[in-house]
Amino acid sequence: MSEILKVKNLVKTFGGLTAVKDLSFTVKKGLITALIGPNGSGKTTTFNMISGHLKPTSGEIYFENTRIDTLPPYKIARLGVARTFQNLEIFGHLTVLENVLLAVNSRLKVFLWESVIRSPSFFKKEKEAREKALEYLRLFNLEDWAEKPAASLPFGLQRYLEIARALATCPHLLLLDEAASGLDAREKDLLKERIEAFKKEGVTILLVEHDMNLVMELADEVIVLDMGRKIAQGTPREIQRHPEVIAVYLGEG
Ligand SMILES: Nc1ncnc2c1ncn2[C@@H]1O[C@H](COP(=O)(O)OP(=O)(O)OP(=O)(O)O)[C@@H](O)[C@H]1O
Repeated sequence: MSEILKVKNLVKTFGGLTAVKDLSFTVKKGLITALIGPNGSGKTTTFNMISGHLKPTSGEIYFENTRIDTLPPYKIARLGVARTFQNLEIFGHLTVLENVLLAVNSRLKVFLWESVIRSPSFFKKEKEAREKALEYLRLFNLEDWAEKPAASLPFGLQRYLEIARALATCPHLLLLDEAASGLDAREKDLLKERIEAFKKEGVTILLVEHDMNLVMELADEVIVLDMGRKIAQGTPREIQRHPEVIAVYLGEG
């Protein structure tokens, strides 16, 4: 199975603190990989380096064989990497639909001059984009909220909106940072169902997750970090039996 993401000897220091220590791993195309570990083990820092929001102190990251650790976030996004954030980053003052339209438009390449002169191609693209955006909202039962400000959505639905927006860029790799955090049991069920559906459609998923039930049910592969180091990588069953992983999680409790 081919690799879509390769992380090589990644290091990130913040002043005197080394948050990520010589981290290497690969993510296989078409699978769901989970990055787990106790609080402060370096998961979000690793995500931020993959999406370009943080520059590594050293090491290399390759996405579909292109080196990306030197690129800014928008170029990495353009290559096909989309992400969500632990602390949601939606545009609260825009409507729910507009949030997703932004992502769709960036893909359909609606040019400014087209919207200024209101050319026939603009109206055609606008209609197409609206229909597409509504399709993404329907995935999470958000269509009735389309014209409401995103900030007015209940928390769980804001999480869904962020995922719908990420998906609207048609990513090859989707990074989900604690997507289940703050969701109730029913919301988690829909999230799980959707993630499984994205996988079937060929999207590779890398998720940071604290909900171990979700990780064990969804993930094909699990990577475990502790204090910035990778201590294990394997199937959920292998990880559950791994002595170092057991020691870390027992120590946490
Ligand atoms: N911008 C920053 N400046 C200084 N230290 C940071 C910064 N970002 C993260 N850290 C530190 O780096 C370490 C790893 O943090 P990180 O957020 O990556 O961990 P995490 O595994 O995602 O934790 P959590 O599960 O709590 O979200 C922590 O000690 C954190 O305090």
